[in-house]
Amino acid sequence: MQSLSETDGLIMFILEIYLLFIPILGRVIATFLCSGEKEVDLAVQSAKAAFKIWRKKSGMERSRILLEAARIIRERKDEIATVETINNGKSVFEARLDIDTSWQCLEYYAGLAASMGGEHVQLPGGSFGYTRREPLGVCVGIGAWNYPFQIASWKSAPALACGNAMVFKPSPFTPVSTLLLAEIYTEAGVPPGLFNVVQGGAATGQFLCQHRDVAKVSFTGSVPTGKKIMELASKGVKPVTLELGGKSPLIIFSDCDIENAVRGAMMANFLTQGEVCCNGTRVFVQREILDKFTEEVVKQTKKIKIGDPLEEDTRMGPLINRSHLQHVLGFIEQAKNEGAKVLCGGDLCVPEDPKLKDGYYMTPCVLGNCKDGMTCVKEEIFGPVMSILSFDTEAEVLERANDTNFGLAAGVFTRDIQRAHRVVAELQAGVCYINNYNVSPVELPFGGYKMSGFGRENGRVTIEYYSQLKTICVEMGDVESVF
Ligand SMILES: NC(=O)c1ccc[n+]([C@@H]2O[C@H](COP(=O)([O-])OP(=O)(O)OC[C@H]3O[C@@H](n4cnc5c(N)ncnc54)[C@H](O)[C@@H]3O)[C@@H](O)[C@H]2O)c1
Ligand SMILES: O=CCc1c[nH]cn1
Repeated sequence: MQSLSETDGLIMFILEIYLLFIPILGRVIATFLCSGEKEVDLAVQSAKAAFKIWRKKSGMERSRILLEAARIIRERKDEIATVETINNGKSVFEARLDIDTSWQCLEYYAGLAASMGGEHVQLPGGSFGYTRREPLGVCVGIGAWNYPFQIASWKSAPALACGNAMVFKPSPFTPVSTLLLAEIYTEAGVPPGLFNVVQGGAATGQFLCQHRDVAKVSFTGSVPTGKKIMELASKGVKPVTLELGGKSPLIIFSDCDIENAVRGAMMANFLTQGEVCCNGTRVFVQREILDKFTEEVVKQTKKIKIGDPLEEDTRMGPLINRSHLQHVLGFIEQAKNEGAKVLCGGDLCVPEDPKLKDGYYMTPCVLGNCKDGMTCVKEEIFGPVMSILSFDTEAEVLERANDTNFGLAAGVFTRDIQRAHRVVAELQAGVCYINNYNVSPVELPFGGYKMSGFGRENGRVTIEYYSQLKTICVEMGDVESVF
């Protein structure tokens, strides 16, 4: 909850006060002031000063500092994961996995930092040209609340490896853990101000996007906000990376290993309380195995332990806040009204522990009898709600899977290797999984097609999104003027 609307859109100096609720207890644990235009400018100016030092360092020097930051994250993993759990509500078990992919991302880009280079091209008469890969300057990162530390790491690691500075704004719902990342970069030896954190909501984000000294904006969040960011950035002709929402299909063919497919569907729907952009929430199951698959998925979903996410064996904590919980429950009501059948869950949950009574808990839900036109099948719910649909043929399911404006991810379960590759080649999605779901190795690019965004995070290609190419043309002879 917050004191002013996230979408108020005031373009003027304002100071909002946010109340920081923790999802586990549904209680305020802190208040903080948002960065206004002045604070945003201070952050950008200090990043700009740090950039002047950082850009001069060699790739090896930058690499060493990123490796040291990765080492500190590893060393402080349990502490950071605990903060993330308090921040977001996800189970501490999962939060530790997020922290792992965070330090792995820093290590990965540390490994690439020293090998970024251009090419040398021979031209007639002994002349030649060469290219230099140069940083962009001060980059802005704006994050969503579902993976706060990981999103900040996935953006800052390639940005810093390429020689940029970054000013990062986390979601006002999860402002805390990103501060630990800033502390760690400083301890590892980056110049002061190279990675700055500003706090706030829509207004703070807007100040960042329209600041004249900002060279690039990398955004993770919803489609409506992504459109606004693109519009703001276009005024300054700033490049943007947009990592937006999804409504991804997961296709289960009858020849699959059914136990693996069930595990895959659980991974595709219930991590982080279902608040995951790439979730495979439209689960298409071939009719021959529909009953068997559904029965097993329902059985496994009922077993998920909900409760205090700081306990080791909890696998589902509270949703991010009360209004989001109501929003998700609203989708389930609407699904029932539209003819879907609740096969399990979908209710408010009050854990036995009395201290959790005001937290934002619900039981994970499986919806059966879903049809393509239903709201629960068309819209991103961003909660623990799986919709099961049946299909008969490969051609039919491909048509239906692609019939969406989103295109973030997709999955296929089958033992037929030719079918698997044929199907993923036709799926309109930036990330496709064969016989697994929701694994995100940092070596592989991550990002969407269609309205799920553009640009990529992770993988070698992301270097191109945080750098620019300079061409130098060298004449070895005399100038041949046409005049
Ligand atoms: N593709 C991905 O990698 C990815 C990852 C995580 C989440 N998401 C998506 O994020 C959404 C959930 O996150 P959310 O509710 O935090 O999204 P959101 O769009 O409401 O907010 C995201 C961030 O943008 C800021 N913001 C809001 N309005 C702004 C404006 N006008 N100008 C600048 N900044 C502004 C917010 O304060 C927040 O930091 C879901 O749609 C989810 O799919 C995508
Ligand atoms: O929520 C979507 C997946 C993800 C995790 N970290 C960044 N994106």
